[in-house]
Amino acid sequence: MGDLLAQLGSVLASVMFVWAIIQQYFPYNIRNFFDKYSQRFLTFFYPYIQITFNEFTGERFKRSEAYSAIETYLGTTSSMQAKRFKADIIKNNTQPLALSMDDHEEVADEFNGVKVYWASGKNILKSQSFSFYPNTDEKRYYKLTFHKRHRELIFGPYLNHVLKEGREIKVKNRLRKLYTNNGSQWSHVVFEHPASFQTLAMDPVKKQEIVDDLTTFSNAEEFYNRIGRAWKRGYLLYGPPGTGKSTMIAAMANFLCYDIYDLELTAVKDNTELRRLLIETSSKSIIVIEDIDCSMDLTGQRKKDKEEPEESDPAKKPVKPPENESKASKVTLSGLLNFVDGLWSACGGDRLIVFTTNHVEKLDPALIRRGRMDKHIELSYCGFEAFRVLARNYLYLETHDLFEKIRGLLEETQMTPADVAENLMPKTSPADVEGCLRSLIEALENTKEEKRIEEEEKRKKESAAAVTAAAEEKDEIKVAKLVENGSNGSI
Ligand SMILES: Nc1ncnc2c1ncn2[C@@H]1O[C@H](COP(=O)(O)OP(=O)(O)OP(=O)(O)O)[C@@H](O)[C@H]1O
Repeated sequence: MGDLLAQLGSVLASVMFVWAIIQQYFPYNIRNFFDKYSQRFLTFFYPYIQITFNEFTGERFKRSEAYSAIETYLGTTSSMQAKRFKADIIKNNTQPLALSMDDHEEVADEFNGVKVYWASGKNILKSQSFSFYPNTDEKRYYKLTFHKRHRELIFGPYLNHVLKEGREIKVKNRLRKLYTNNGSQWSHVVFEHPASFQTLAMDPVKKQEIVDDLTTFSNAEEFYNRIGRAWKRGYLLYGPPGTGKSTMIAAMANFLCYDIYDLELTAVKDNTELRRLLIETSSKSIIVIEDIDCSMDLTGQRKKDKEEPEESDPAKKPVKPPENESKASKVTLSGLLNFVDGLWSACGGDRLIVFTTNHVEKLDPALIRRGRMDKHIELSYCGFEAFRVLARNYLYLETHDLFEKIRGLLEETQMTPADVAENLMPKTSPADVEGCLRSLIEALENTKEEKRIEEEEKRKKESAAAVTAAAEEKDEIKVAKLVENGSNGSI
């Protein structure tokens, strides 16, 4: 055995010596020729193609997006095959750990009946920089191997599928963030609102329509590319306070796994600052402007936009704002329109822009026209179906004898889901279901009574006004008669 090893060693040493001589003394052209034809010779007998995805490409410290997506994709695909994994905490509610294949593992994957092989590896390079400590650079990579007859399928649909799935899993696993702006700076906290479409109380048909719309939008990258439009969608949520506009935004973010950028428009100095904030938002996010009618004087602002005085006309020079107004937001309607659908709004990936308002009638039609705000959603007073969702959420209740009475009262009165929810909130443990329902009935009857009194007052006022008007009308008739008499020459 010892002899055999010694012989093998000397053969290897000879081969390396000959190779070193070739490297040293053979001209570059001959070496190149030799390399080229030896590769061709090998390819002839080796029908597989290999693609390497390095962890770092180009800029040394920028991690390759493709590598990262493949890592995530293989984390799920390899979970049934690989024996060694790397794990990382992702602090996600649904899944606490993200797994990825450890170095030097190999797994198979199948796509449209075609088998491919993925291997993970790493090269260890001695660091070039001087250091007192032994230093090494690790360069990780994934290698994909497949038969050359599947070249088209793998280069096109398969790799697209891997990257898309990888990115989607990554988005689902990440901690979502809630951003808000302090002037032109975004700061964020972890977004942990538990709202979902399941817990959102509203008409089920309308709700399903919104869920379908969001699903279609989030999968429509190719469609938006094909029709040449930026991949974004505007939602206008309107309705009285307490009908669930903010809750719906939270449900949307949880459903799509998007971040939320809650834009405080009044803290934005001007249009330039608004544009900067927009550029800094990431893809897969919802940009929200709540109570848009309170954030800026849209009608007044618009007038100002149109009537901007000519600088050359000294008489029309803008008056310097008073000291206390100089810090007020100078965002204009045209700035906001640019924000929604100007050139800058198309930078980055998919985004939802959501405006909420309690007074839709106050908004400038230009701001909410279709194309800008693609979907107008009215969140309204609590109907019976919405009540059933709340009863399920708050009291685990599917049906009850008192439901019919509540249905009748909800049809006759206007109560917001927030108020209904408040009455259904259990005050004891275990919950006194009937007590909660009766408390709701009482609140509904009170609201009904208040409404009746209010309407009666209104009716009384209207009839008093009609009497006064009639009296005035009588005078007018008298005056008209006098005038008529005058024209006839009697005065
Ligand atoms: N449709 C709903 N479904 C479930 N809960 C709701 C709904 N509407 C309101 N609520 C409850 O009422 C509270 C207030 O609702 P929310 O803040 O979403 O209303 P809003 O319409 O945004 O009000 P505002 O216009 O005052 O901002 C929420 O915390 C939620 O618990």
